[in-house]
Amino acid sequence: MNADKKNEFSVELHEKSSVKKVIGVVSGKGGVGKSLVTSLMAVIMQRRGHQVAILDADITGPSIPKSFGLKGPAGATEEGLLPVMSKSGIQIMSVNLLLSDATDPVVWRGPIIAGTVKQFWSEVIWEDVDYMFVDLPPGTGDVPLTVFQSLPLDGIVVVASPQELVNMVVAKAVKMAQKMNIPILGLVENMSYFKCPDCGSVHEIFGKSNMEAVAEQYGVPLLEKIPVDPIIADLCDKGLIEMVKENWFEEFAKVLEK
Ligand SMILES: Nc1ncnc2c1ncn2[C@@H]1O[C@H](COP(=O)(O)OP(=O)(O)OP(=O)(O)O)[C@@H](O)[C@H]1O
Repeated sequence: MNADKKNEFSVELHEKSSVKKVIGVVSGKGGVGKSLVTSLMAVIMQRRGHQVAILDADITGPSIPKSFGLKGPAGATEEGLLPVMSKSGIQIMSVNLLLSDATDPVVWRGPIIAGTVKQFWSEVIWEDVDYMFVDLPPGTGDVPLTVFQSLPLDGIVVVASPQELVNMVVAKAVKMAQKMNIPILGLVENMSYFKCPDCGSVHEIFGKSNMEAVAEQYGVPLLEKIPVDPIIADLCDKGLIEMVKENWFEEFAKVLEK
């Protein structure tokens, strides 16, 4: 861990792990596609030849294993937990890979949940990871705060949908990140529009986007606008997100590589 990112809450990475860059993915509320964005970013970095990992810090609503079609249990050695490998080789750790039944609810209190996220950092053996994406729970509660304080985040990406009060969501994320000295790498608008597969016309079904204006207001780039696409929903449902045809976040990938 970089010395400059350490603070009194920092937890050490497992001694056998190596993680070069850590990017958090946050949203103001649930269901806006934060896990989808996390998955798509991991997929593009993997396609570009990097070693990639996803730490699913959304302990009570984990959806990463499902979109990659992964089931537990994750392996373990005496030294630590082993992430589960996706079909294309992305290392993934999620509470759903540790439960004996993925439909079991996680009925834990905040400190236990926050402790689990820390363990995913310190007790999982992450092998030679170039880019780790952390799927945070929505909002600015206990667990996002733990991740912000305990993990050496290089930056965060904020995901919102057009029907949200985007300005407020982004303002909260920007202020939280500023308090913690973590750069905001950019904004993503998910469910931005629907493109008719027959005639190609574009419909902003959740209302007109003001994401460009918000991005400009806060001086952060708008990384991508992702449409509502039944194919995306289907791929997530079937655990085949790695088969997504489009190279979403390719331009962002190039920026990250620099
Ligand atoms: N652009 C999209 N087109 C079609 N379906 C989408 C799109 N984005 C997300 N979905 C679907 O919406 C559901 C919620 O997405 P996702 O799990 O990524 O949201 P989330 O913000 O991570 O939610 P939570 O934080 O509550 O877990 C999923 O079933 C996903 O497949």
